Amino acid sequence: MIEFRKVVKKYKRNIVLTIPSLTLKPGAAYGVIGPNGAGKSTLLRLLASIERPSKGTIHYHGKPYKKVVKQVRKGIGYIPQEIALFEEFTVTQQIDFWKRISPATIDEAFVEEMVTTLKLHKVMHRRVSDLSGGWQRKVNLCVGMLHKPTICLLDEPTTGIDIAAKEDILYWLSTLHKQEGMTLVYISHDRHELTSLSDHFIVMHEGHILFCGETDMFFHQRSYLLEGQQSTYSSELGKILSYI
Ligand SMILES: Nc1ncnc2c1ncn2[C@@H]1O[C@H](COP(=O)(O)OP(=O)(O)OP(=O)(O)O)[C@@H](O)[C@H]1O
Repeated sequence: MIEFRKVVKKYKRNIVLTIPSLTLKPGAAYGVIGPNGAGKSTLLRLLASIERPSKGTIHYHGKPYKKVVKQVRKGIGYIPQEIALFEEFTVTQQIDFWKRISPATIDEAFVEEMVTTLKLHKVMHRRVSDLSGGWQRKVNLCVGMLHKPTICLLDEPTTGIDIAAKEDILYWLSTLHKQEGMTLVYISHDRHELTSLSDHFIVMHEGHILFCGETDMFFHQRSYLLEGQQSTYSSELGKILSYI
């Protein structure tokens, strides 16, 4: 379980995120939605412990992140939006490198299943720089999950890729969630992806969480959120809420 307690994130003097309280339940799949600049990626970077709150604390199974950094790094996988790979390495070299520096013992059967499900066998001997964006995204996902995390944070994992690659990624994430009970927190702007994978939504706007709860509850409360939208929120958010 992860808990935010009175968290504020500032860049210089600008407050970009204010989260008085937030609890992420183990085994849930959270789709994070909101307009550009709402704070979605910042939320994921804080969860991944890549960045620290300016105020407040984040707790991992009841303990502050800074006291359990190793457990956090072992338990959490973070797949950034940017491709974070060595371009000159082949896919095999890439995977071997990240396995060697992994903070956790590698479960080879898990890695093999991931490589197979993502169909990476087809490109194992090719250099990353020679792969299309879709393949690079799959490899990016694979290296971020090599240590078999229990919580996976994904920043727009399927943006800009073709339908076949997207379906492979969704199938893999859905398998992990349903069969292994992996907690997912992922940012997406894709309705199909959000409705097929999420059992919870986090709705963000201007650095605040407007809603965090089960998807059924979201659809039940959407009209109230939309009423609020007319008076206070931007129309951009209104469009996003109606689109899901
Ligand atoms: N490193 C940084 N330094 C300064 N400001 C930042 C930094 N990172 C993010 N911000 C600001 O924080 C706010 C939230 O940004 P963030 O990237 O988290 O939003 P987002 O919801 O993920 O947006 P998008 O959908 O466009 O990716 C924005 O105003 C952004 O300009």
